Amino acid sequence: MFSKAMATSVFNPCSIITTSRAQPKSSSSRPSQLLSFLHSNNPAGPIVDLKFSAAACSWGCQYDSKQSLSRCLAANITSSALKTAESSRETSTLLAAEGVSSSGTRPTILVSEKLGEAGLQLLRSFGDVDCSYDLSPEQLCEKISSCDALIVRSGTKVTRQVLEAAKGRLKVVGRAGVGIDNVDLQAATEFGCLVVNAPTANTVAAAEHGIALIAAMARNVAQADASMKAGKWQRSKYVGVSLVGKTLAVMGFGKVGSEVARRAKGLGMHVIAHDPYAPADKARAIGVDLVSFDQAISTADFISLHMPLTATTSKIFNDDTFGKMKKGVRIVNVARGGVIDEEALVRALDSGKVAQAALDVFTEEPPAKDSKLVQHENVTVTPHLGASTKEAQEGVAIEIAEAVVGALKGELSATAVNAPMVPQEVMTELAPYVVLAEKLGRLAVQLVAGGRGIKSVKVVYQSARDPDDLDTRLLRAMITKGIIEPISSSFINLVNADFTAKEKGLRISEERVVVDTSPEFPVHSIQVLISNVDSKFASAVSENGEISIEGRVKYGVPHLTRVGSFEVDVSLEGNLILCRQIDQPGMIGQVGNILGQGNINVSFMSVGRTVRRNKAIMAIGVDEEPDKEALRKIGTVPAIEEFVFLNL
Ligand SMILES: NC(=O)c1ccc[n+]([C@@H]2O[C@H](COP(=O)([O-])OP(=O)(O)OC[C@H]3O[C@@H](n4cnc5c(N)ncnc54)[C@H](O)[C@@H]3O)[C@@H](O)[C@H]2O)c1
Ligand SMILES: O=C(O)[C@H](O)COP(=O)(O)O
Repeated sequence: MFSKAMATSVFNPCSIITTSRAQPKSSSSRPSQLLSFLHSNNPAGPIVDLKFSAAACSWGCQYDSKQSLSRCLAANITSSALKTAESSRETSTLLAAEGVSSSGTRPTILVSEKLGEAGLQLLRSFGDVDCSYDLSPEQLCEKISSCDALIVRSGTKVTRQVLEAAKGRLKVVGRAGVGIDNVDLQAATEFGCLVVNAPTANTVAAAEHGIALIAAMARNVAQADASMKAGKWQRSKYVGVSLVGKTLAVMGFGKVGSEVARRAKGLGMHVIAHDPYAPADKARAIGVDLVSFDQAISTADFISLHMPLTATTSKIFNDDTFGKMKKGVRIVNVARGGVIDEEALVRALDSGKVAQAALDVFTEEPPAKDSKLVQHENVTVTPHLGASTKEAQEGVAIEIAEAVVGALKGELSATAVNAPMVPQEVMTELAPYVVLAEKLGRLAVQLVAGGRGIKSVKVVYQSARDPDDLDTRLLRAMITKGIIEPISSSFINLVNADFTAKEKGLRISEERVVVDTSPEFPVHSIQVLISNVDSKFASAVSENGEISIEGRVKYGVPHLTRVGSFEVDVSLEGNLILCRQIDQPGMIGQVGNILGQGNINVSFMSVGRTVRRNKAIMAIGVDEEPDKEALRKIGTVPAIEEFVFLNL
């Protein structure tokens, strides 16, 4: 029956499941009766008025749908209304590009450590920049609630307390450098705060520093310098070792590690590397053998550390691993102090197992003045200078300023650390579907009768495209947002959507069905199904017992096209009244009259039925929220069997 095999992949082991299948040409495209009472602000195109909610953002702007889409990624937004406000849109788009909202406020960007001038200039052109260095943790917590962005280097600890103290306003943390071990990523994700870093601009600087330390250590440069400055001339004391022909083990063959390897090869060293995730061909291209951890540390004369500090790498160099090394090994660390058990290193130095160490980074920075490690005569130290060249600092400052400004504009930075990467072209293409996805989520959750929590949501995407060509992460995030936000105080964006769903015990499964429609459009329809719940509107429940609604984008505008087993066609804007009634003449007039008496403007109306003169569903788009009296009167129309008011 299906032309493609079912494929299942797991995005998130706990809450997200995706499947895909192909489907024969759908017979469900029978047009419903469309009775369109077109209203003057019927949207003509995909222009969306998006406003930040007060909790998450202090400035709001109007954007076209492309911008609105990217906004949802980094900030808390609601696609509250569709409209064609051409003139105000132009003005506000312009303002947004400069970081100024229509209300005249600019984002506040706190820079808590020294940043290159070029980066600061870029930031100042977009927002109000507060350079406050050396803040205590308390001072940082105090300041942060009035900031939209925070830029740090390795000296500022962005803890859960800091993120909590931000009270939802902080949208992005920019790490002006590579290592993000000083940022509580889990907490940032929970609070929907994007974390971006500047991963490339200091690579060469760090690699050069690594090489400098290897050479300086091998030739006792620092010790000899100190000795001479103390008035001594100790030529025999500082006889060094040569590098040529020695084996260097590069531990962590990423950006810095591979640059160190390249340079060490130039010095005539034999280079091996250990990195469980590095591609072998990349190593081969530089003439480096990838080996196991034990093989690397047991055969090397020099060991240079270039892995990130993570739960796995914390103190990975300890008594046990030092024990496996060659006697007289030399160790260089320009990665993170925490990957070494520093007390174990002191023991290894004292015993002579490790002949020398050269360290740029420390578990505590700065280390204690009486640190045995720092004071050890066989240890060369620098105060975390790996990234500290003029060139690298300018580069890092520009790289992070661009990423932070982009994030504040709502663009997804290519260097986002805690959000999935969605390429710009995908974002642009999915723009109107993002609005549809959120509206369907909002609508579906309002159809659930109280009392039982929602545990399981299934989303079915019909598309003419191959399932691999459809990136649904954005759509899933927006459906999650639509479902969760109306019933909780959480705000959802691409950063925290999956996390929040999981935290709330909401399992979202996805299915992609290949249909025979135009592949020009990425999605033909989106169906949202909620199982194991009762509905306020029994007609929304499908034959399978699930609340089921389906929508499509038509001419750039999201439409509701199916409720339960009834086809409807109503533009998703403003508010919606769904009525199930006996299919007979005069129904539209009766309900229309009641709404008219209540001064409620009808924007769209659509009737869908399964069998003629049997049951029908009337979907009525209304601009205003009907008062209790109008709703009561609708309930008294004899042919109306049930109805529900839904706020979109
Ligand atoms: N001293 C400084 O000023 C300075 C400057 C830049 C970078 N750094 C640090 O250097 C390190 C490397 O930076 P990068 O830009 O090369 O990062 P990177 O992400 O490009 O490379 C890190 C590599 O480590 C590997 N890795 C992860 N776990 C590993 C493990 N258990 N064993 C071996 N390899 C493992 C990864 O696969 C990756 O290839 C980071 O810790 C960074 O913070 C320090
Ligand atoms: O991870 C990094 O990029 C380096 O450790 C640089 O840190 P810094 O910005 O504090 O110099």
